Parts: sequence; structure tokens; C-alpha cells
Amino acid sequence: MKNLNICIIGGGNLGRAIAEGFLKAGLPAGKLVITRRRPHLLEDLTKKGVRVESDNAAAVIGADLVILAVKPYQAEGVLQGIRSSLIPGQMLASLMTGVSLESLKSWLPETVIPFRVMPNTAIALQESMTCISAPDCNDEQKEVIQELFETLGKVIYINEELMAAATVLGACGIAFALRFIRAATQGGIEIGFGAEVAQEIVAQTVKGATELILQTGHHPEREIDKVTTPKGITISGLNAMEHQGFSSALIQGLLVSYNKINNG
Ligand SMILES: NC(=O)C1=CN([C@@H]2O[C@H](COP(=O)(O)OP(=O)(O)OC[C@H]3O[C@@H](n4cnc5c(N)ncnc54)[C@H](OP(=O)(O)O)[C@@H]3O)[C@@H](O)[C@H]2O)C=CC1
Ligand SMILES: O=C(O)[C@@H]1CCC=N1
Repeated sequence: MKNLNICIIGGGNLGRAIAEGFLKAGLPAGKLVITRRRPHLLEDLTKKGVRVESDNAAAVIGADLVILAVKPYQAEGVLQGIRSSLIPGQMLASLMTGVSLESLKSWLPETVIPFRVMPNTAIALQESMTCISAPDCNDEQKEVIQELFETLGKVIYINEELMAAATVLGACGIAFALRFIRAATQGGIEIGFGAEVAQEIVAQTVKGATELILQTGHHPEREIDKVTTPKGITISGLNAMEHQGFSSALIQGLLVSYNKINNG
């Protein structure tokens, strides 16, 4: 991965998070170029030795991999701007929600291989869940891509039809999980803790719950059964949450996000 030259177009929330993740993973800063129209907002990256540009066409020259992280509605215009600077064999990863491979191919030269990547903002800490769809890449390219994104968290390959579902579950999922953390913290304050301590307790508890599932592969309910003492306080709290629609609210939220991707 240290040999790849990487160009990130669109240094916003996600583009910047990826740049930070690559630097943490040990990619030499000189191998990274990142663009946005207001490059001064990436001054901290410049200070770390990353080349920051506002000229996309200049930035893609020499890149082995171009990562496109602008808003979906900007995709066509941005690709038209770099089209004539791209050369055969370059790979292009699109992070953009709801932009199909078919659309990307129609905007790109035939010799440039597009694939879709759906990470989340935990990529800045090398803790992303990244779903990738790369049907046009050969096995060697897929291996390179997998190795690269595995330096930034977990990677799975999926069919493109599942990209919308991956976006909701993995990318939006960060916000959904954080809202749980915020709500639990607010509850913690009401029962006696200061905000900082409440947040620390909730965050470490969520991390512990996550590790119980990741390290054992158990169904969540199996681990829940170990906490719910008969006639105890946990089951009373859980049941009260379910009476208020806890699981149902989460599932409905996922569906609203999912339907919005599909219906625009
Ligand atoms: N945020 C997230 O958690 C996730 C986002 N995504 C997808 O990633 C993409 C980016 O999302 P996000 O980072 O949140 O959005 P942001 O708005 O934070 O970032 C987009 C960036 O693109 C820059 N930009 C706009 N036009 C150009 C241009 N012509 N050339 C170069 N840069 C440009 C903007 O900066 P400036 O105005 O200075 O040019 C802006 O900072 C979206 O398509 C989104 O669907 C996918 C998964 C997760
Ligand atoms: O909210 C959004 O549209 C983007 C896609 C996934 C996360 N953020």
C-alpha cells in the first residue's frame, strides 16, 4: 500500500477522514493528494506534508487510485473535469451514495476502472466497516483494494445491489449508534452522573457490548440473556423500552433512509 499514489477528490467530512486514516496507517504523506475548492480548509493536512489542491485535473496525474468523495449530485461535473487527465489502468473508487457503476462508467473513459466503496467516518481511526463492490476489477486489483482498505478497518465485498443497504447499515449506522450513546448519556445524567462521566461509562459499555458480539459471534440475545436476571431490573428496563417502540423505531429509521436512497 505504501507504493500506491492516492488522490482524494472532495476533502469534506469523509474525504478528510480517509486521508487521516491513511496517514495513521503509515501511508507516506507524499503519496497522498487531496482536493477541495477551498483548500485552505485542509491546512492541517498540508502541515502534515499532504499535497492539497483545488485543481482536480492536476491532482489526478500520477495517481494509481482516485477516490471520489464529493456530493452525489456533483459527480458528473467533477468527472467531466478530470476525464481527459485520466489514463488507462487508473482505478477510480466512488464513495458517493446512490451513484451506480453504470452512471460512473458513462462519465469515464472506457480504460478507467470504477468501483464503489462504502466506508464510514470511523475510517479516520482505522475502524471503518467498508463494503466494496468491484465487479469490473480483476482478482489482482481486488486484492490490492482489499489490502488497502483493510489498513482502515474491516472490508467485505458485496454485490452492487446491496450498496444502498450497506450505506444505511454501515455509513449512516455510525450516526444511529451515536444517537443511542447520546440518549443513554442523557439518561445517565438524570440518574446522577455528570455529563462527562456518563458519556465515558456509556461509550465504554457500548464498546464492550460490541466486542462481546465481534469476538464471540454470538447472537445479541444470547449475551442479553446473561444480563437479564429473572425479576431483575434489566428486563424491566428493556421491556419498557420495547413498549415505547425501541427496536421498531430503529428499523423504521433504517427503512426511511433506505427508501430515500432508492427514491432520491
Ligand atoms: N459523511 C459520511 O459519513 C459518508 C458520506 N458518503 C458519501 O461521501 C460523499 C461526501 O460526503 P461528505 O464528506 O459527508 O460531504 P461533504 O460535503 O463534507 O464533502 C464534500 C466535499 O467535496 C468538496 N467539493 C465540492 N465540489 C468539489 C469539486 N468540484 N472539486 C473538489 N472538491 C469539491 C467540498 O469542499 P469545497 O466546497 O471546499 O469544494 C466538500 O468538502 C457523498 O457523496 C456521500 O454520499 C459515504 C459514506 C459515508
Ligand atoms: O447522509 C448521507 O447522505 C451520507 C451517506 C451515508 C452517510 N452520510
